[in-house]
Amino acid sequence: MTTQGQAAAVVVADLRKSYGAVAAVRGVSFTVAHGEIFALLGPNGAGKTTTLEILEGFRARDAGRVGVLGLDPSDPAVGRRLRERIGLVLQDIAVEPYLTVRETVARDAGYYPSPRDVDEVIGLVCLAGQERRKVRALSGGQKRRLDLALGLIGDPSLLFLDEPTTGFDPNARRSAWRLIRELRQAGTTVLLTTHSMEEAQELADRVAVIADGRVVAEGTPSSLGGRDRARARIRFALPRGCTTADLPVAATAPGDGGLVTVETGEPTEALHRLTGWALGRGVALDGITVERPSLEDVYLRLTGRGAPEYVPEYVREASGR
Ligand SMILES: Nc1ncnc2c1ncn2[C@@H]1O[C@H](COP(=O)(O)OP(=O)(O)OP(=O)(O)O)[C@@H](O)[C@H]1O
Repeated sequence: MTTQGQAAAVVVADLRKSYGAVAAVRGVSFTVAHGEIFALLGPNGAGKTTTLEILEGFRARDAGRVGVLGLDPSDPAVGRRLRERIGLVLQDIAVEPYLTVRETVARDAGYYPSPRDVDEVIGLVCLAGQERRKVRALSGGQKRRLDLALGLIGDPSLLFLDEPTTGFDPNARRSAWRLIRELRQAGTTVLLTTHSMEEAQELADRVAVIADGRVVAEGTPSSLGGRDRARARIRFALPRGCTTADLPVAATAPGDGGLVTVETGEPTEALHRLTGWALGRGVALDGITVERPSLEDVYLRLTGRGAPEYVPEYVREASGR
């Protein structure tokens, strides 16, 4: 995905914002290309929502440059023009509890010059059949789907989603992901925040990790923080009667769960040697796995909350770490 030939959908350059003594955003820069799904990741309080609110025109920045569909959201002269072209799914959306689902979506449709069809949008967010229910009678996840409907009803070319699937059950979450991908397919640009690494991995073309008001890493989910270049770890149980000295490749002593680890930049070759050795001896490499750091491992390292050593999920579970 490139921005060549056309301005990016979102440009943020050295953005700064403080609340009194709290420096919430301390020089954030990133760009989002047209038609791209871009995810902001980061711990609670990192500055993601503040950044989104500035882009949406709800909050004034202290310094830096911001462009949203080529417009400056802080310019009062562009406010309405911009709002007609963007869709918002915020963390807390004030909806009227005594309106029905259909009334709520139809009312918002009236705010836009060329809205999408109300029933089509209700169907897209899997609320078909719930049109006549009052908002106050919806479950938390259903309300969140209504929020998504309100983000879509104006047929936006840019959609801001602040933790869009929090509270969704697994089926609703997968439908929402499908829908967001379909929107991208139709040319919509999506800028979202999420705490779900699975969501970022599934949806995002690129991610930026924000910590303490700064971007600490940016890239595709599969290459973030050098993930794609990280050494692989092969783990297995040492065959009975064997020591690590017998193995054809260097391995650590058995650790948690009794597994040995081979760390290698050439997993294909190491596996070939290991399995050839095992077959030659007529022994099995029980529980063998090959892993590279997950997006969550990298995220935890980048945000300073992870274990210093990369420990795969199943080993953490087995050892209670
Ligand atoms: N209206 C406000 N007044 C004062 N401080 C605020 C305000 N809004 C946010 N902050 C502070 O700014 C910092 C960044 O908050 P922000 O909501 O942007 O983080 P976030 O990354 O979106 O967090 P979360 O993942 O919890 O939603 C935090 O320290 C927060 O306490």
